[in-house]
Amino acid sequence: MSDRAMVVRVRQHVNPLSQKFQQDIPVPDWSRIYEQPSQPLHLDIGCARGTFLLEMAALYPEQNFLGLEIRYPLVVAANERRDRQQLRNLHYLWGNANVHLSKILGGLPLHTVTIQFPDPWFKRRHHKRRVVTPELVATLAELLPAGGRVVLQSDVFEVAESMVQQFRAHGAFRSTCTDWLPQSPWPVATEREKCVLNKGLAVYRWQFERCAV
Ligand SMILES: C[S@@+](CC[C@H](N)C(=O)[O-])C[C@H]1O[C@@H](n2cnc3c(N)ncnc32)[C@H](O)[C@@H]1O
Repeated sequence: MSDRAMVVRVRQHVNPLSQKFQQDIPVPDWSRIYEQPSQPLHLDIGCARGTFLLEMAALYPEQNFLGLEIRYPLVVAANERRDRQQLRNLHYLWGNANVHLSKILGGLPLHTVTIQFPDPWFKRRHHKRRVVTPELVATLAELLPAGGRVVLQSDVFEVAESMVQQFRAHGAFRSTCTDWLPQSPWPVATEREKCVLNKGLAVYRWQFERCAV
């Protein structure tokens, strides 16, 4: 079946604070997932259908890629696409970035984290559902080694600014840029990014590096 025919219909947003997304999740045996588990890992938080990582994994076989997504049907469909392309350096996992990161990443050589076009949750009373929180930043500071990278992107200025402020507020991260990046650091655009760029809208991007302790 073609990828076009495999379009998976899912709810547009889910509430990451709801009880069902706090439960424990099974974490795979990474040595059975990745052909070379010791390769540096790029984690994409909120990968949706996973197209960005599918293309990145084919371009960079010397890295491993992990897409974390809270909407289960998208994860199943993304892993099916990965299997059809026979990529052994890519996996998609169902989980909540605000709950499961430490459990998922224990033992994996995390090097790069992308948080791209996260759900904006515009209403003030919903801001607490946004994926970037001080706790998420602190968890990433623990999991990333010195020199590890965090790339943030959003088309919503307020969301981009809030993400940048939270990473800036944590002493473990330093900006590698002094202004919004004019271009993506990646040769591949995300699904949302393509949509935004096609409409001629702006994208706000920033990059951080994990400092040495
Ligand atoms: C607007 S989409 C952007 C998808 C993709 N990064 C892109 O740029 O095209 C945000 C994604 O993050 C997922 N998401 C939201 N909160 C999450 C959480 N706490 N943990 C994991 N994924 C989450 C959503 O289900 C959604 O697929």
